[in-house]
Amino acid sequence: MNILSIAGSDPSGGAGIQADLKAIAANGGYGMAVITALTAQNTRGVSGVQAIDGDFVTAQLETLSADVRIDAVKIGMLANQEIIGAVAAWLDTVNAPVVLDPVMVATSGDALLEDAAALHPLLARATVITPNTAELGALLGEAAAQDWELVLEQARRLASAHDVLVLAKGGHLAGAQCPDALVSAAGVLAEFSSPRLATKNTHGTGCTLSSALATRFAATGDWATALEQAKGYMLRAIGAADELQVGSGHGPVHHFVDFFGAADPMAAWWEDIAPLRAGIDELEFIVQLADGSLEREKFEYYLAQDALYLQRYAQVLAQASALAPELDSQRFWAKGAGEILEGELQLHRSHLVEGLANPSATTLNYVNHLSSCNSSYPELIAAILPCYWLYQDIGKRLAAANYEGHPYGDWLQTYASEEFDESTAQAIGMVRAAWKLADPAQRERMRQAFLRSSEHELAFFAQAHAESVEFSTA
Ligand SMILES: Nc1ncnc2c1ncn2[C@@H]1O[C@H](COP(=O)(O)OP(=O)(O)O)[C@@H](O)[C@H]1O
Ligand SMILES: Cc1ncc(COP(=O)(O)O)c(N)n1
Repeated sequence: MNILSIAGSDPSGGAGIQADLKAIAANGGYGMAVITALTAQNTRGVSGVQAIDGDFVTAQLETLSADVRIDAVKIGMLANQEIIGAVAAWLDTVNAPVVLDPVMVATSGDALLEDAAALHPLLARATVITPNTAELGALLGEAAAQDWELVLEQARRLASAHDVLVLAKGGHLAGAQCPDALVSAAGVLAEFSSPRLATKNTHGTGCTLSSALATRFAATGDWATALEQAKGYMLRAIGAADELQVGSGHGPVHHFVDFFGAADPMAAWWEDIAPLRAGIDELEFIVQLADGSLEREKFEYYLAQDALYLQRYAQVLAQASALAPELDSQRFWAKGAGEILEGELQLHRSHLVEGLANPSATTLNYVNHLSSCNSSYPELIAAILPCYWLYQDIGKRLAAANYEGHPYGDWLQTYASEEFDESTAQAIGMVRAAWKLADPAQRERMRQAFLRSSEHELAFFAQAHAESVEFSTA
């Protein structure tokens, strides 16, 4: 998909043409650029603007469109009326969806357009306009809205006045959420919200979002889908912004987060628990379970504790579903809870004389640890993860140890399930996604929750033999 950005240059690379080309590429498009203005700019502000002659903007546009198919256009900084006129006239000659980001001021507060009203002739030629709250107010000749209801109301009026779609953006409002909504004259068509991330590095967010939106629309042909994808990308790029060290003011977002973001934290966590994993493998209980020499009584003790554990674990998964920020994760954790209540516990009961046991101190310690994390979604799912991941890992070796006539053969069999592999991969993915959005203190709490649960897993497997275990992960 060939995506054209018509915008100004930001030498610091975080906004304008430079941001657009990065965002287009990161979203799978082929980026092209017609420059409307040079700015002298860094992360602290804009110290000069030199607009390109309108005629030369036209020359760039016509030369390009004479040769290249253009699948979508994104428009950013236009600087003055002459350039707006040149772009408007050229748009009449092309047939491509147009995302217009009505850039008026930089994040630093510097003016990038002489007069808001000058944009009016261009509005009806756009397919989607993406004003922030200040720009939305300015386009209507009103004050910037301070609450989301008024933003939506203003967006609807702007959409109606110019017969376009308006992407209303709540990034500048107060509150824990950053909602964005696609609004037509008839009202809200789609709305996506994300958590507000604590970072000052938001230089170029508007340029980046509008470029991602144009690119995703060219690929999908659907504005709501394009917005959902662009918003997800935006959140990841803002989430990784602090990994970059560019300038001392408002730094850029990490456009290539999906390609060159920090090393996978999940791999590091897995390494952190290497001693615990080795410890589990060496437990008498696991060794005997694998070779079949495990006493029936010890197996039943383990099963009884596991059943008691799983009842509480299902409640913890249901709680994770209740806390989860969006539909996919809500569904995933609720499904996990349901499967335990219907399937796993059934299997335990078939091996057990029911109602025999009370939870041991080891079992209680583990479930209490899980419960202690249950007011924070990221920490709770980090605490939940070892039960998936360690079981899947040990399960592979246990299933491989199975043989004809193994006394615990049907039990070992249950470990060799592709569905469980898939669920484990999904659980890891959900924890990774939550980690990306967490601040450093929360990330450390997540890691600790994961480590503690891994220790409880070791103690849990050890308890039937009352083996003493030493914890060594920091
Ligand atoms: N701190 C933040 N955390 C998460 N998303 C943000 C944050 N700041 C801006 N965004 C998102 O970045 C996008 C650009 O929005 P906004 O900042 O309102 O526009 P502009 O850059 O044009 O002023 C929106 O999707 C907005 O929700
Ligand atoms: C050349 C240029 N174009 C646009 C912006 C707006 O930046 P933001 O996306 O932060 O509003 C900018 N600072 N510089």
